[in-house]
Amino acid sequence: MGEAGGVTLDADLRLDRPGGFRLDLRLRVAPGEVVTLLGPNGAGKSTTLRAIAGLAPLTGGRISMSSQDWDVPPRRFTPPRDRGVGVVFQEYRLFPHMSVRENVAFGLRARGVDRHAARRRADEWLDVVGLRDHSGHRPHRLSGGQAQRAALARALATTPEVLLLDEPLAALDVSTRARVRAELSRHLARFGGATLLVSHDPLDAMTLADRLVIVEDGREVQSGTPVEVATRPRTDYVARLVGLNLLGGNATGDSVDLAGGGRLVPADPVRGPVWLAFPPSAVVLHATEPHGSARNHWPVTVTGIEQHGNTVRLHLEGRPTVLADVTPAAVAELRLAPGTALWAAVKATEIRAYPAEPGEGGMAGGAG
Ligand SMILES: Nc1ncnc2c1ncn2[C@@H]1O[C@H](COP(=O)(O)OP(=O)(O)OP(=O)(O)O)[C@@H](O)[C@H]1O
Repeated sequence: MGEAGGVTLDADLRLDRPGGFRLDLRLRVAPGEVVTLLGPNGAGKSTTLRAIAGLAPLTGGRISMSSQDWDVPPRRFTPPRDRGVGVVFQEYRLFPHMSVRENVAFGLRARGVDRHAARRRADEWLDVVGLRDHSGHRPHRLSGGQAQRAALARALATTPEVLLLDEPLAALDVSTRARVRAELSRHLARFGGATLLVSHDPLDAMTLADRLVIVEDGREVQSGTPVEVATRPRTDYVARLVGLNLLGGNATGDSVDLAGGGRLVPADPVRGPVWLAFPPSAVVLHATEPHGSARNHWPVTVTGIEQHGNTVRLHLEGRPTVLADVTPAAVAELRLAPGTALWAAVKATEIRAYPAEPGEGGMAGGAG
């Protein structure tokens, strides 16, 4: 189900909004690839999704799916219902007066699938997302995580070539978010089409994306794998936003053996393959080996120093290699320079740990 392989989304998006905003963005998303658009408020992320869905016509450029043109102004415009696009909107926008099953069947019915077949397909998708028991319920009876799954099932039921997700986890509370993120990641891995996801949460972006495209003021400022972008930020916004140490490893007992070497202990109990994430600001530096309660400390060497606004970002090589944000005062106090040997420490409570899917080890090693 949901296989749509072989089709690449190729978009050269030019869109002028009244009021002066201009989108000018080139995007290619391969089948099976998850691209996350990351950017500040007003950067043009939602406009990008709306343009691809056919909800905001381009003023220039082109949107093509393989050989088929969807939008080539002023020559051609394919209306939304004729594009192979599934959309999961922010807040999910489930129809409140319909049952969960009717919601999932809606896109199929709109495309002319008969009632019986649409219900059957909807039920199959509700099985996939684990909501079969809720198929007769109205959406208001669903939890946030369940509503997210229903919206995903609704989008995938039409077998789209392109899946668009606008802040798919933003409506969830922190405790549900990690679980739903892992579920979503699993569903996206199975989806054979092109996925374009919008987020301004670095953790969602880093963990769900194969590739990040950072957008500021309607333009791409940087793109690359999450690790590439995190380790080599090219703007202050990117540095602040995606500045996240992300380390893959395997949990045994209460500690995690990191794929790139070294060992860390998160506060949360974990088992098996995991990701550990913590911001560079959580890394504390010591001139000599710290004693006391800090379980996570290890020797590092400064290999890079970059000023970003009021903070200084350090590249610290060790086991693990991490990024640390410190104040200019700390740089002076510790006499930091490339080659300086130090001790890095991170509190267990600063480390977010969450299960990794088997085979995700490609990103392991994190900031390196
Ligand atoms: N219908 C519209 N008409 C005119 N201008 C619009 C319209 N929709 C959005 N804009 C403008 O286009 C720009 C990009 O908005 P967009 O919603 O795409 O940004 P975004 O990156 O999704 O931001 P956010 O993270 O806040 O959702 C903004 O300056 C916005 O004010």
